[in-house]
Amino acid sequence: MPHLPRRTAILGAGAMGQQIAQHLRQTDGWLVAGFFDDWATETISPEPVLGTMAEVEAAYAAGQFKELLLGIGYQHMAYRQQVFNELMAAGIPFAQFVHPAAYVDASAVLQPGVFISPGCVLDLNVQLEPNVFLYPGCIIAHDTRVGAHSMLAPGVRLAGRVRVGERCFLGIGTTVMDGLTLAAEVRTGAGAVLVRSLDEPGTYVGVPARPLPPPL
Ligand SMILES: CC(=O)SCCNC(=O)CCNC(=O)[C@H](O)C(C)(C)COP(=O)(O)OP(=O)(O)OC[C@H]1O[C@@H](n2cnc3c(N)ncnc32)[C@H](O)[C@@H]1OP(=O)(O)O
Repeated sequence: MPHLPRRTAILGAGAMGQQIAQHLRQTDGWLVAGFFDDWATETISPEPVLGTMAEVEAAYAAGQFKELLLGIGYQHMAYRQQVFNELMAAGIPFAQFVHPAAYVDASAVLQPGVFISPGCVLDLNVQLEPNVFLYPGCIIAHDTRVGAHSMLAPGVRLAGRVRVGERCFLGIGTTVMDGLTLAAEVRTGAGAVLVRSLDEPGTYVGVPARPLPPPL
C-alpha cells in the first residue's frame, strides 16, 4: 500500500512560508495543507490560509493537517520560540524536513521542527535542537550542536565540535572555527569569521569577528 503524503501546515504565509511550501511541493511524500497567518487571509500559492495562529489547535483537532513547520523568520526570534513551544505543549507535532538534495549523515540527531534546505551537509554526530532552520548550502562538521530555534543563513560553515546557543542567527557565509562556543542570541553579519568563543549575546561582524556597537 502506498504511503500517505505528510499533510503539513505552515505557520506564516510570508516569504519564508512560501519558500518552505515550495520545497515541500517538490519533494515526494509531502503535501502542503495550507498556512496559518495573523495578517494574510490569502496567498499567491495554491493552498489556502487555514486561519490565524489562534485557530491552529482547532484545525488540528478537525484533522485539517497532521504536522506543522514554522515559517517565521530571523527578524522574530523570540516569537519563533514562543509559537513553537506553545504548540508543542498543546501536543501538536512538528515535522522534520530534510531536502533530498541535502546530505545528512545517519548519525545526526534532528529534533522536531528542524528544516534542512538543499545543499546542506551534516557530518558525523551533528545535533540540531528543536526548530533549527538551515538555509541552503550550510556545512556543519562533526560533533557540532546547534541550539534550539537558531537559524543559519545560506552558506554558513561550522567546523567540528562547535556549540551554537539558542535563538542565534548566523548571517550569510559566516564561518566558525572548530571547538568554539557561541552564547544564546548571537547574531553575525554577512561573511563574519569567528575565531574566539562568544560569551555575550549581540551582533558580531568582520574578519576576525568583532562586536558591532549598538546604535547610538
Ligand atoms: C535567505 C536569506 O536571505 S537569509 C538572510 C541573509 N542575510 C544576512 O545574512 C545579512 C546579515 N546582516 C548583516 O550583515 C548586517 O549588515 C548586520 C546585521 C550585521 C548589521 O546591520 P545594521 O545593524 O543595519 O548595521 P549597518 O548596516 O548600519 O552597519 C553598521 C556598521 O557595521 C558595518 N557592517 C555591517 N555589516 C557588516 C558585515 N557583514 N561585515 C562587516 N562590517 C559590517 C557597516 O559597514 C557599518 O560600519 P561603519 O559604522 O563603520 O560605517
